[in-house]
Amino acid sequence: MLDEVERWLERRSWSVADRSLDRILAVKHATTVSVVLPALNEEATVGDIVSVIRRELMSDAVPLVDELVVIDSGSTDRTAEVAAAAGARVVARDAILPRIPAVPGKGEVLWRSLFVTHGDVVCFVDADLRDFSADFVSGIVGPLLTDPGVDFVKAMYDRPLGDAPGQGGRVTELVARPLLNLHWPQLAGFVQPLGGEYAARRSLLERLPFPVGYGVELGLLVDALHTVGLDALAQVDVGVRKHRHQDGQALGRMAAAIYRTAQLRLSRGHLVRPRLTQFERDETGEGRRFVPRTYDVDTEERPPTADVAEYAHRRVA
Ligand SMILES: O=c1ccn([C@@H]2O[C@H](COP(=O)(O)OP(=O)(O)O)[C@@H](O)[C@H]2O)c(=O)[nH]1
Ligand SMILES: O=C(O)[C@@H](COP(=O)(O)O)O[C@H]1O[C@H](CO)[C@@H](O)[C@H](O)[C@H]1O
Repeated sequence: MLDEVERWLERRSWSVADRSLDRILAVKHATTVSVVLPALNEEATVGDIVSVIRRELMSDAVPLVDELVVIDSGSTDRTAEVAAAAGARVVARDAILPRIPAVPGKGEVLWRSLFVTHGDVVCFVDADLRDFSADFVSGIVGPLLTDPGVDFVKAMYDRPLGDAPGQGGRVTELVARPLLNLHWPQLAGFVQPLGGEYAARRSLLERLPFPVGYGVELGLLVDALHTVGLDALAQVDVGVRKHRHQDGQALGRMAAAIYRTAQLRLSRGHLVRPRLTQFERDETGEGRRFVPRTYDVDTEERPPTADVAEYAHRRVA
């Protein structure tokens, strides 16, 4: 593991117990928090999750969450009714930004959620979780309220596969973790890089592309690294995560989407942040300090002229 990651684990890897609700609320002030649940046919679990968040984090005593939104991804069961009855605002995916027709996929839903929420902090929680604890939300939102230098926080947890301890997160262990360790070793410290519970500043999320399918977690994590740097990323241990498991064929399709998302970023090279900061000494100030100047690095490229229709008809001077 890189020394940088060793240090990161010392500085940016916490437990939910490290920040009491009182401490988090004491520094929340005017910062607003939105919780988003992407939901496709989750009638069996979405209601309990919404109820727990409403009861424990949206009360007069603990006003941590300002808005709780379930984005219905085209469910054919009673997801929308159950979520609304439990106290969530429910928005149909296809009602958001209809100018751009929606495509199937989790990332599509998360991307659209940004258009119908308003929190300075946005917290994503899967809607298929069982034995859900409010710690999942307070744990990952907490650092974003107490640590101004943190912009993106992932939950980490044990992931049983049914009764088999630690056997969950199959695509994480077989695809995502190897990919990240080989190509983005700075992210090797993330225990659950694909976990569906994560929170981030809206000011970061609105600058990132969202892969429309299951590549969204890997894409956001890699792009967050390149946009704000490792020290602005963090993770919080919130215990054990139990959720509905898809079959191997479905996870194969998920793996393909995740690999594609990685390959797309690798094909761009590692340059995602076209900025250049130079320094010049400020001779005017008494401290004669160095002043940073940051410039955009143009990354646009024109296509080969042979590919431009007009090229074939050019006039030879
Ligand atoms: O097209 C989709 C796919 C998934 N989801 C939701 O995204 C979350 C995570 O999806 P899933 O449980 O299928 O992923 P897994 O946890 O099995 O990897 C769940 O709340 C799904 O209902 C969604 O809203 N739209
Ligand atoms: O981590 C994983 O390997 C997959 C599958 O988990 P399981 O093997 O069913 O426990 O689950 C995650 O991956 C998806 C893709 O990033 C996320 O969207 C899910 O929220 C997350 O549960």
